[in-house]
Amino acid sequence: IPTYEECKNTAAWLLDQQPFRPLLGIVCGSGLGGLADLLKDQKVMSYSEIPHFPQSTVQGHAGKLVFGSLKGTPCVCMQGRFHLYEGHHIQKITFPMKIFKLMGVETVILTNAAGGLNQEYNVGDIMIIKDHINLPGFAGINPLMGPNDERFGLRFPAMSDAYDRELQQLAEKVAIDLGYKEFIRRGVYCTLTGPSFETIAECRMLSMIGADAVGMSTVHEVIAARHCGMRVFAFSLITNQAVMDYDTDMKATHDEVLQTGKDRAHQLEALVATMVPLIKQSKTH
Ligand SMILES: O=P(O)(O)O[C@H]1O[C@H](CO)[C@@H](O)[C@H]1O
Ligand SMILES: Nc1nc2[nH]cnc2c(=O)[nH]1
Repeated sequence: IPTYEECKNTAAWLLDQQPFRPLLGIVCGSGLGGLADLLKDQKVMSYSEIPHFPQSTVQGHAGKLVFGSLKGTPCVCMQGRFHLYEGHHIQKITFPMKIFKLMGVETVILTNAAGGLNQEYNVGDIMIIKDHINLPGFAGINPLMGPNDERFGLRFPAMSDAYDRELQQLAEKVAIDLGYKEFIRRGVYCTLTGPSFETIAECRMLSMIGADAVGMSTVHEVIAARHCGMRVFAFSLITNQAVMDYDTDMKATHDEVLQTGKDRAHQLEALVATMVPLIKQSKTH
């Protein structure tokens, strides 16, 4: 478990290596690493060279931290995130959020690939996350378990306002302006630990409890980001349809997940590139 001092060291080391003082952090979901290409004047670092940083082990997650400028906003982008099923400690999964905070990041945009549970959703839809269900949290898996470090945040942070409503509205407006009305959605994301995909009965249950999409990430990062006071915006790319019926041969595969990411890369990049300059930061740059 990284200590506060280790977090400080990593943040200081990163600021030392490159000229950017990022105000915005981006996390790329499976197959969505192309978002990093939006950054100009890039300075790229491999996770393996960054002190205390975990390594990426999943296909579609390059394992690089990219600094750069997006239409004038200094950004840091994680090309590759960490998942519980890789065997990382939950506080290693959220470690980069603390590093973002200590480097001065104010707003985080998280993306993921997810299975669509809502029957009205199609593969390729972009779902603005309005809320989440931390299902592993019901069984005692929460990134804030253990001693609380007040330097990051409160012992008991609220999560009813986890997903910034202004940013949700902004994203929806931008999406409509870009002509994405047919495939932009707003819904609830549920995380499971994975790595096995859901059974049919599990998908039916998740749909009944109010989830619109299911994945294996994001929620723990969001909890940590909110704990230390960063604004959060997140969206899911619906990369596959969750299987809800017994009379079909359909099944989830990581290949389909990556392929849908490729097919929608252009629209996702346009959405983020258009949104970012419209996000107000409290600091000037
Ligand atoms: O959530 P991201 O990192 O986008 O990845 C999603 O895609 C992978 C499964 O195909 C899982 O890792 C799931 O969490
Ligand atoms: N748990 C889960 N994660 C995903 N990531 C992409 N698609 C899926 C899915 O159907 N289920």
